[in-house]
Amino acid sequence: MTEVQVMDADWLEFHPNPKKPDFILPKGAVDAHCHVFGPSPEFPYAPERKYTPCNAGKDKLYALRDFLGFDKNVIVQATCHGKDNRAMVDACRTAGDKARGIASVGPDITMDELRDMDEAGVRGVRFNFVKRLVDATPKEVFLGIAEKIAKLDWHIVVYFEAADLEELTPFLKQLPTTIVVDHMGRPDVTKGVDHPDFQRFIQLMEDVPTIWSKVTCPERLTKAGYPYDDVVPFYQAIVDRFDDRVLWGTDWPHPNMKTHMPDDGALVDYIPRIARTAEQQKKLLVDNPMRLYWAR
Ligand SMILES: O=C(O)c1cc(C(=O)O)oc(=O)c1
Repeated sequence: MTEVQVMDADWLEFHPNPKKPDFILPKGAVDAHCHVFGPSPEFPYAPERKYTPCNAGKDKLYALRDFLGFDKNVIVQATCHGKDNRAMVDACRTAGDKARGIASVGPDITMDELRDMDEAGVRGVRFNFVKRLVDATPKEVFLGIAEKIAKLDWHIVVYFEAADLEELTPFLKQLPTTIVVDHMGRPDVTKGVDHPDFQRFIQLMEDVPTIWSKVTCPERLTKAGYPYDDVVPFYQAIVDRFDDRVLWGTDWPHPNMKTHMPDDGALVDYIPRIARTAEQQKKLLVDNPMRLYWAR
């Protein structure tokens, strides 16, 4: 029985006509967390995937970039493509210097394969710990990959949930590279900023100056719903303390959204609520991503 390419997605499709943002992005702004999905069958989805997305290819991503007023993208390998990085690498090659990538690789990845991806604009790998997205990977496998990618001066993007942080902390401290945490490590916003769980994340960033955080995905973290007022204090706590180690992104095409589909233009209008000064906005959207992804 051949794998039948399931085409109808399990979840909502990306917003078909986002609003033009009111917030004017600074010149050279970077959408530092987004994905491409397929299009299949050219770029098939991984058999081991835990969700089946709609097609959302590079052309639509770059049209959105231009419409919103971004200059560049960092394209993060999505779990629906597993360790087949071809769609992400193809999108990076198409955009040339306007895109960088984050790959998902296995323990047998070779330095030549990594260097090929580096030449296409890839600058890191993603370690995913979110159980609904991936099966567990042994820590020693991740450490072996970390050793290889450290040779290319790449960094490691990590995706975990707040409940996992205490157990993960010793492992994170073992990693030899800069670490970028997706979506603030997914705090439970009903527990408030002062709860020990979120304070543990802030303490980790205090203790380890090479740990960065994406201040992204209020639509995933909110319990109150749009306009996500309940998530604002969490972002402000991170941006106000660590304004030179934060990144922002749309998370387009928003995998696995079931409650609602955010308007990407409205997400851009959320930025001045979490980075409240022009200086913070420039660091978040330009200086920090340029330092981490476009140093070469
Ligand atoms: O929360 C999610 O479902 C999710 C999934 C993925 C992915 O499948 O790569 O990436 C994200 O940034 C967020």
